[in-house]
Amino acid sequence: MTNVRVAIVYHSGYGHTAKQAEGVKRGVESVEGAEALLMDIDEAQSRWDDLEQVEAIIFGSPTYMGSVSGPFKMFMDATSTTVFAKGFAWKDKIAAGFSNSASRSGDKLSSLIQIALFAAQHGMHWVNLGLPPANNSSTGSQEDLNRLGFFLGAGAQSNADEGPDVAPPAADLKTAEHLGRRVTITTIQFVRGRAA
Ligand SMILES: Cc1cc2nc3c(=O)[nH]c(=O)nc-3n(C[C@H](O)[C@H](O)[C@H](O)COP(=O)(O)O)c2cc1C
Repeated sequence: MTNVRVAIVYHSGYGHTAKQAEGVKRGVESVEGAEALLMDIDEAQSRWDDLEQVEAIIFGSPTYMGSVSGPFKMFMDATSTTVFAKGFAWKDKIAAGFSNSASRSGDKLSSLIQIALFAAQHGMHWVNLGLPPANNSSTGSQEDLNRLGFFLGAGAQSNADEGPDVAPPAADLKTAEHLGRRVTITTIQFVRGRAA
């Protein structure tokens, strides 16, 4: 059986969301029979053919001013002529999303909703995070997976005065890994089901 291919397409202005994307990649690669294609939005816009071949795409953007970043939106808009107008080329691929910002909320949910809607416009099937919200009780901690309590996708938080060498913290990188793994397992089930 051929490998399932999962692309991770992200923007990162200062390197923090790139760390989250690398976490997602580790999660994809933790599943036997899966291959990860990690690319930033600049590279992605020179690899439309590769993106047409993958079974799943996981999109990631930092949250800037309560929204996906400007460069990520440029990428989204570029898909209108390169993917959408080319005959709904991403229809029935699996999709998921992640976002990173300085504040614990930081309005990352807005970015995740934007990405989910973008995936829906392409006829893709959205996979959520699939983790209970954590760090919300007297026994919870900052070390918990999904410490930021997102459902729609993976959230990460990077202190504004820390570089990507230390931020986002390990719990958020593990949460990103979880998303990559979950999407990949779902994709394998989906592809095998379609073949049956
Ligand atoms: C233009 C701009 C707008 C930002 N807006 C937000 C915001 O709305 N919420 C937030 O929590 N952080 C905000 N931040 C902080 C970034 O989300 C944070 O620094 C993040 O780690 C940057 O990720 P990156 O290094 O991948 O670009 C903003 C940063 C910039 C540069």
